[in-house]
Amino acid sequence: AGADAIGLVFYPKSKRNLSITQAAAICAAMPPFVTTVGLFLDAKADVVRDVLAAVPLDILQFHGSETPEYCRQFSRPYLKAVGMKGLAESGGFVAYAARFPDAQGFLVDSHAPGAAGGTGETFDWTQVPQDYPKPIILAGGLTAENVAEAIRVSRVYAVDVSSGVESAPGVKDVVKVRAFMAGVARQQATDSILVMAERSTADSEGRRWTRDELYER
Ligand SMILES: O=C(O)c1ccccc1N[C@@H]1O[C@H](COP(=O)(O)O)[C@@H](O)[C@H]1O
Repeated sequence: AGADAIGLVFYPKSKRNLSITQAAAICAAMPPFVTTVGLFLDAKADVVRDVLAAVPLDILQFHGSETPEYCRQFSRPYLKAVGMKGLAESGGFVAYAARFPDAQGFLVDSHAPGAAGGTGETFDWTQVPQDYPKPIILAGGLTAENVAEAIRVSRVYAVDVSSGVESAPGVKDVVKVRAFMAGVARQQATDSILVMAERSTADSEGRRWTRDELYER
């Protein structure tokens, strides 16, 4: 459907959990230029190593309470998931992310720090940090219906969806996937126009309009 990446879940408690054999078969069927992401949640390091030995994963996604030392031991690019619920009280996103200087990016999800992610719930997208120097990926309760607004408000590098494009837990629905991708494409086109307009449009007193003001108009 045009996604840049797919996620392969290696978390036994998940309805989407894959065996190594299943994951290897999915990777073997992938077209070129689609990134394969392996999701782990507080897995034993040997479990991650066994998967890496058999499944050609491009990026690891750590969705639990993994430490920076744990994440870097595999010498693979990784994304660290950040639970945004209640994070402000425990130092905020910037302080949390600073602990993972070698992360390739951060995936912001709606769970509380220390709790399991993948809740299928949204969070307040205005809490996503702006102008952070590393890519931020938005996750949590996204659907074809809300993804355009989520991108507009959060201005993230990428979006990640799981339960919102399923017909039942663990069963991806191709119609929902295509509708989701259409929502993403629509907002990307709108954002390109707004960015151009932001640079070139001013009111009668010469004051530049912000992207949000232009969108409202
Ligand atoms: O998919 C799971 O079962 C899962 C389990 C534990 C942690 C994360 C999990 N999924 C990831 O969570 C986010 C958001 O998912 P959703 O769109 O809200 O359902 C995404 O990265 C999933 O891959």
